[in-house]
Amino acid sequence: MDTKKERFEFQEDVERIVSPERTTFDTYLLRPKFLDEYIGQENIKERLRLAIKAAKMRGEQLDHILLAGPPGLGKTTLAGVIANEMNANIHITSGPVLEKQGDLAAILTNLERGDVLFIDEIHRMNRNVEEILYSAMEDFQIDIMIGKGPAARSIRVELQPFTLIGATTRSGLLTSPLRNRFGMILEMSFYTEEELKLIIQRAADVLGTAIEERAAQLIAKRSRGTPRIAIRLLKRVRDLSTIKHQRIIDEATVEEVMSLLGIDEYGLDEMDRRLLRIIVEVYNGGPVGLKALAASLGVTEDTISEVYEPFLVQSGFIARTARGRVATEKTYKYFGIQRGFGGLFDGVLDR
Ligand SMILES: Nc1ncnc2c1ncn2[C@@H]1O[C@H](COP(=O)(O)OP(=O)(O)OP(=O)(O)O)[C@@H](O)[C@H]1O
Repeated sequence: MDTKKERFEFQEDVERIVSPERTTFDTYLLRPKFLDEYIGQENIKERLRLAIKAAKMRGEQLDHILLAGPPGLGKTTLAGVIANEMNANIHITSGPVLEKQGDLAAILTNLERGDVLFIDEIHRMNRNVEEILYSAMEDFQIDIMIGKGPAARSIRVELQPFTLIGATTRSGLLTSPLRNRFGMILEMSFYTEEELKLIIQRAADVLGTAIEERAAQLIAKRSRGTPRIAIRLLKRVRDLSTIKHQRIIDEATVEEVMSLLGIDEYGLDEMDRRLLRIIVEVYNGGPVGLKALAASLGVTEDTISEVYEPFLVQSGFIARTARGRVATEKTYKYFGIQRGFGGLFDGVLDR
């Protein structure tokens, strides 16, 4: 493979069985390849630059890295960047796909010296599969059981030194033996509007679309601090702009698409509004437990806690308390509802 691009594509091809979703060419093009092109997450980039430089100077592989944060913040993208910076091949898989120890063992024994293994949703790995990761991460060896019953025996297989990059929506979801084996735990944060604006402008550039700065700003404001959402919105706006034969995307087109998609000025969509309304109207402002909220909304608890809630908490619409979730003053104002009396928040606020 002579170029990194070819290597990445080749890797995607051979790893298809272990990659639940194939990266489209569009996504590939849009993904930054190096740390300097990766926007935001400054502190994380600084720590990575240092670790990468040191590893290169020692001629060793990087320490294992855990990337934690809500979906769409660019964890997979960052894993690719790290591999590129290390000039290493990346193998991509995910926790739920690895059902048996043999699935993971097959991947581990195929790794070459210095390779990066990326496991998305690493907290959703089977416990017995997870167990073989411990010695793989610590000593670069695994013990595989051969046969069953009294004739079963275990053989030790040496592995090439590699770097594991795990991604999870929350580092607290990992068991402590697994978490302890990561040399770096990097907690990713939501992006600022300014950073998202840059990501949108960069993506528009790559897609060959012109966009007014104020239009990019408007999309950024409604992207919930999340690049994946920003890019998705940009693509929908680009669709309308194409149909309108626009030379450059303007604010009016952004506004039109947002109202079509039901996304308001805070970036909240219909589902967010339903969730907030349930807390305010059905549970009188809360506190309400995750289980009850999930049942009322008809989604899983994980969807609420990993997809909806982080942004609603961060932007001040919901507060997490010891007894459950409560709607904040901002939510009441948002709906233009007067909060009832009765000390809803008495002694429960625990921000
Ligand atoms: N920090 C960043 N700088 C520049 N572009 C970014 C950044 N993070 C994400 N992007 C862009 O946003 C797109 C959408 O992100 P994508 O859905 O690929 O995120 P991801 O890496 O899969 O997120 P995660 O693994 O955290 O769920 C990427 O293809 C990339 O173009």
